[in-house]
Amino acid sequence: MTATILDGKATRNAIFSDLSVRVRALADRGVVPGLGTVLVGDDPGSHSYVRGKHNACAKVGITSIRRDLPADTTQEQLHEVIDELNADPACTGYLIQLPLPGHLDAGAALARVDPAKDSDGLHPMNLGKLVLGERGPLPCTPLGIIELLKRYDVPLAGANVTVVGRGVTVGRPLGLLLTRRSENATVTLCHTGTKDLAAEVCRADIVVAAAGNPALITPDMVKPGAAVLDVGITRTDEGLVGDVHPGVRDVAGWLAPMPGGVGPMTIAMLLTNTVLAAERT
Ligand SMILES: Nc1nc2c(c(=O)[nH]1)N[C@@H](CN(C=O)c1ccc(C(=O)N[C@@H](CCC(=O)O)C(=O)O)cc1)CN2
Repeated sequence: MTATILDGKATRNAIFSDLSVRVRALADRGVVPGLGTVLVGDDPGSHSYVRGKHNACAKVGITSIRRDLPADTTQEQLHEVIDELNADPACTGYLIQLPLPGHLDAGAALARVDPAKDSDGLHPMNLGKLVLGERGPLPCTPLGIIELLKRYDVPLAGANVTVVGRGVTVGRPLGLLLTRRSENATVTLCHTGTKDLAAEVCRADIVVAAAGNPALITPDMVKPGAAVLDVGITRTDEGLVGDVHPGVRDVAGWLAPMPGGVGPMTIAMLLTNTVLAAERT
C-alpha cells in the first residue's frame, strides 16, 4: 500500500484563495485585518516561520506588523511591545512566536496578550474556552490537522486517535478538539511517561506524531491503512527530520509528511483566525 498524501501546501493554497475573497469583502466594509508578530532572538526556524507568516499575509491581503526583538530582551521590554500591540487599532490580531529564549516567561507574556487579539488561541482564557466548548480563537496547528483530515475525508467520528506529544501548542489542545461532539474521536494522548508507545500507536486509526523525536514512529508500529500525520520537526546537519520514519508511507492509508503536510496548514489556520476575528467586528 502507498499512502495518499495529505497535501498541506495545496490545501493551504486553496484556503488562501478563499481568504483573499473574504479580505476583499471586509475591505468593502472598511475593515482591514492586521496581523502582528513578536519574535525574540535569533532562532533560524522561528525567523523562517515568521517570514512565512508575513509572506502569507501579503498573498491574502492582510496588513502585517512585525516586531523583532534582540535575544537579550527583558520581560519588561517584551511586555511593553505586547501593550503597544494591544493598544494599536491597526493590529487586529497578533502572536508571540514560540519558543521564547529561556530567560523569558512565555506564560506571563501570553497572558498579557489581549484575548480578543490572540490569533494563536494560546491565551489562557481562550484555552479555557476550548476546554468549556465556548467560541474563541483555536490553536493553529491542531486546527490545521483537523481541517486537513476533513478535506481528505479521513473518517474522524468514532476513530481511535493516538496523539504523541503533550505540548501546549499541539498535543493537549488537539486532544480537546478531537473529542468535541463535532469530531467525536476517541483520543489517547501519549508522552514520555507512556509505558508501551508501540501498542498505543498500533491500535490507532489516526496517529499524530508531535514529539520532536526523529523517526519515532516506525512502519512496524502503524496499523495498515491508518492515517499518519507528522508534526515533528528536528533540525539536523542533514536537514529537517520528522517524527515519522519514511517507511511508514508504505503501510499507512494517508500520510501528512514533513515537510509539506501539517506545517503549511498552521499558517493557513493563523490567517483564518485573523480573518474570522475581523469578520466578527
Ligand atoms: N506562536 C507560535 N509559535 C509556534 C507555533 C505556533 O503555531 N504559534 N508553531 C510552531 C512553528 N510554526 C509556526 O509558528 C510553524 C512550523 C512549521 C511550519 C512549516 O510550514 N513547516 C514546513 C517545514 C519546515 C520548513 O520548511 O522550515 C513543513 O512542514 O512543510 C510552519 C509554521 C512552533 N512555534
